Amino acid sequence: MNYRSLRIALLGAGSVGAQVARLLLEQGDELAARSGARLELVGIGVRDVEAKRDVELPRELLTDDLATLVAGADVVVELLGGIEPARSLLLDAIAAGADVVTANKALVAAHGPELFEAAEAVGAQVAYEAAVGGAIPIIRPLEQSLAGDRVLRVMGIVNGTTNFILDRMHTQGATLEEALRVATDLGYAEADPTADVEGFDAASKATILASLAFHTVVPADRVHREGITGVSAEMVAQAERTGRVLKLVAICERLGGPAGDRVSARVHPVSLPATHPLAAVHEAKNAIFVTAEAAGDLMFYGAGAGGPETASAVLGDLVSIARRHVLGGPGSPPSSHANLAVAEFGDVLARHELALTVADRPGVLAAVAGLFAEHGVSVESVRQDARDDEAALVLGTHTASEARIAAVLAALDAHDDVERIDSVIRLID
Ligand SMILES: NC(=O)c1ccc[n+]([C@@H]2O[C@H](COP(=O)([O-])OP(=O)(O)OC[C@H]3O[C@@H](n4cnc5c(N)ncnc54)[C@H](O)[C@@H]3O)[C@@H](O)[C@H]2O)c1
Ligand SMILES: N[C@@H](CCO)C(=O)O
Ligand code: NA
Repeated sequence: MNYRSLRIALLGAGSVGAQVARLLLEQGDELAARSGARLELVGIGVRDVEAKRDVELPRELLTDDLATLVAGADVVVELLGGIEPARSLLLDAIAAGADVVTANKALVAAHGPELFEAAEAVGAQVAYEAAVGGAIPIIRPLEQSLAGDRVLRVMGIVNGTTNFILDRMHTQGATLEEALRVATDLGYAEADPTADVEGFDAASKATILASLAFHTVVPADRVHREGITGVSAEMVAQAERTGRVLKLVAICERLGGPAGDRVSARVHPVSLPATHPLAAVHEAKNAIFVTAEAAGDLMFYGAGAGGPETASAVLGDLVSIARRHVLGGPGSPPSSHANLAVAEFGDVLARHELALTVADRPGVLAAVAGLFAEHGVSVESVRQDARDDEAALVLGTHTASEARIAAVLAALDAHDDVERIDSVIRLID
């Protein structure tokens, strides 16, 4: 069959890029039949054309002149990572009328509106299914399938590397460093794994999810972010003693308020009951719950990271772009018509569990409980273990605002009988 041809320029031949190249070359006929256009890989932009690679790629396709490669393409697939030169290359591609596909959540989170506006101006498409949840279809469901519903909440595990690390800390007693090394070898971690362990990657994904779910631009710097570097072996053991599991989650929700709805997006570790569905998400898998007004609860689960897995989402975007080329019609930049206010983190409500080491003297428990009462935080449970002249206290709170909890923590920190705050973790039922 004679298909029209689309010139595909691929930027980057790392974990994901090499797999995209392999699939385009191996499955050309099938992809053409599915999309109605031949996806012709015209070049692969790399740093060093002579470098040794795990996946063998045709030498004649490799080039280190990314700008020239972009200039001659109908579709540019960006799998370099980082902000520059990815941003400029994609803006150049769009300005020249090309559609673009990217897996780069850091870029979409920081410069999405700029890319979408540029694309809208020329009727081009920006597709980024791989940027959140790797292989899991989540961007298109939020953008299209749920376009007729009102999303209330999106919560999930969106970083494979940190899930892999926490899972190994629980199941194998591994340290963060050991587990990170394995995750990096498996191609899950970012080029700079600080992006994973400090929660930046999950925060970028939370920005994207919240923006799509609530039709609102949620700036990346308004996402509260805590990574997993503060999660100790003792916190893991403590969670296990009470039948719980620690996970890093992203939570995006619609909050009410006197001046109308607001949105909140945040990333932090939580403690979940071992029976919670997210507790069963192991290794580098991701899972995202979406709660919408009419649809109720939906759950999306699958491979959140990995070269071939992520390449699947990139190829899906390519096929959908090719179909539009065949059928015609405008691109569809995400909507930001609702433009809701972003809530202050202090207004967010959560239950907390605090582990403290206090002096083992009469009246200390009452004094500590008094600090919670003073700041309007109600204590739900208290456990105490004596150790020599110290006592270990674990206090669970009822739901309270983050601002009140922060005030309690400051007061505990300043109190003479509190030796130290060993850990603070938010609880999910
Ligand atoms: N690995 C995953 O599981 C995964 C999953 C989802 C999304 N992503 C995203 O996909 C993108 C690529 O990730 P990856 O894991 O393949 O990364 P990677 O580090 O394995 O590959 C990136 C490649 O791009 C090359 N590169 C970077 N800057 C370049 C430049 N200026 N010129 C030429 N080459 C350049 C690097 O040399 C490297 O080979 C990132 O945005 C990442 O966040 C990765
Ligand atoms: N480093 C990311 C890749 C997938 O986006 C992760 O571990 O989830
Ligand atoms: Na995805």
